[in-house]
Amino acid sequence: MADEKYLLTTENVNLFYSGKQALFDISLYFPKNGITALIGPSGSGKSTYLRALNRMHDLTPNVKVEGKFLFHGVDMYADNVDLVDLRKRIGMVFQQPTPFPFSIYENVAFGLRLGHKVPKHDLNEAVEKALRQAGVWEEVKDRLDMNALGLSGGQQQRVSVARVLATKPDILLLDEPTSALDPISSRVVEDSLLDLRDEYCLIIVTHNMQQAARISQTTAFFNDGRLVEVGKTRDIFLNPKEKETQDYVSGKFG
Ligand SMILES: Nc1ncnc2c1ncn2[C@@H]1O[C@H](COP(=O)(O)OP(=O)(O)OP(=O)(O)O)[C@@H](O)[C@H]1O
Repeated sequence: MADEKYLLTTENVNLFYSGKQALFDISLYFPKNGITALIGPSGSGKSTYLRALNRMHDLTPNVKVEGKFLFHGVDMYADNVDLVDLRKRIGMVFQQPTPFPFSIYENVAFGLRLGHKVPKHDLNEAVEKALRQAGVWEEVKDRLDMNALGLSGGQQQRVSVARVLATKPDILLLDEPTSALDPISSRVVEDSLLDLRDEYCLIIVTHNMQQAARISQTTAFFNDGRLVEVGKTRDIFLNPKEKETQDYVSGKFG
């Protein structure tokens, strides 16, 4: 049951693309901190569900979202919710690093400047803090004026994480954040995520089961738009309750 120990609760979520149902009765709860991995074969609904968590589908015509979404106990889908504010508090990092063609500094400061006039000193502090938290400060501190597009893929992705962190979110949604990176850069990004898990609620869609096993405490397995099983990551991988989960984690399909 949902209660105050959870920062975000979602109950009985159904989602339809032009009338075609893509999510079926999903109920999942997220605590204030820690990493939850959403795993499952291609097309199982992981990204669709993730995008519902910061109302990204509002931007797409013909998508209908049903169910109860409470963030800090408040209905996230109420008409009076300020979407810019919601997306600052529930930030999203995408598969491809998404730096703007500006300096590293401006990339991170971007979200902070939205709708606010922030004193330069505060901005400098916030940019440094976010880059430190994202684990990329030491690599970029002497070249903050450099175009962020000149960084490596892994660095760009950590700058993307910093940009989201700068707005002081409670939740980071990560949609396959390392799938476009080489294995070494992926591990560096994973290490940065691990450093964040005590302070933030992270929800990560990943195809990479080793990654889910390495970094998450909780794993939810999706198949055909349904939540098959959710539990401690160890149990999902080593001792799943459902045969479908067992078959997926042992590589029989997917
Ligand atoms: N914009 C869209 N319009 C219509 N159908 C969509 C749209 N996005 C996703 N779908 C459908 O919804 C279902 C779930 O897709 P989704 O991308 O959420 O799965 P996924 O598990 O994240 O897959 P992948 O791992 O390949 O990204 C699929 O059948 C997909 O074809």
